[in-house]
Amino acid sequence: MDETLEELFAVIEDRKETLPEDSYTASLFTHEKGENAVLEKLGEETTELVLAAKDDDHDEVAYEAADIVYHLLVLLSMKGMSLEELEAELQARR
Ligand SMILES: N=c1c2ncn([C@@H]3O[C@H](COP(=O)(O)OP(=O)(O)OP(=O)(O)O)[C@@H](O)[C@H]3O)c2ncn1[C@@H]1O[C@H](COP(=O)(O)O)[C@@H](O)[C@H]1O
Repeated sequence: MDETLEELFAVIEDRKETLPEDSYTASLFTHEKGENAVLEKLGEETTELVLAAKDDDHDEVAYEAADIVYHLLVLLSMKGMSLEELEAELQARR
């Protein structure tokens, strides 16, 4: 899981740097309201996650959780944060 997150974060950082035209991630970094779009997505997906959990729909919970994790990592990158900062906070709680 750690490795998957690291790889995904590295891809996000790469898209931020190289801004390929066909990249959804790059579009979030180049769009004027990119940060608002990410925050809106996180809000929507959280609601969808809650509904999926209420339905006990495991596939849908996994799908919405993955959407949230992806957009959360994009947000960290937008804020110029590293994955280590999130890891340090989680470690501090152990
Ligand atoms: N994990 C993701 C990821 N999750 C979601 N999305 C995109 O986020 C957008 C919004 O997702 P939603 O599921 O909310 O969109 P939706 O289809 O309207 O669904 P609902 O709102 O109806 O649930 C869609 O365009 C998805 O393709 C993602 N886009 C990219 N990634 C990762 O980022 C990598 C780089 O992607 P590009 O930047 O596109 O090259 C990919 O290889 C993936 O690993």
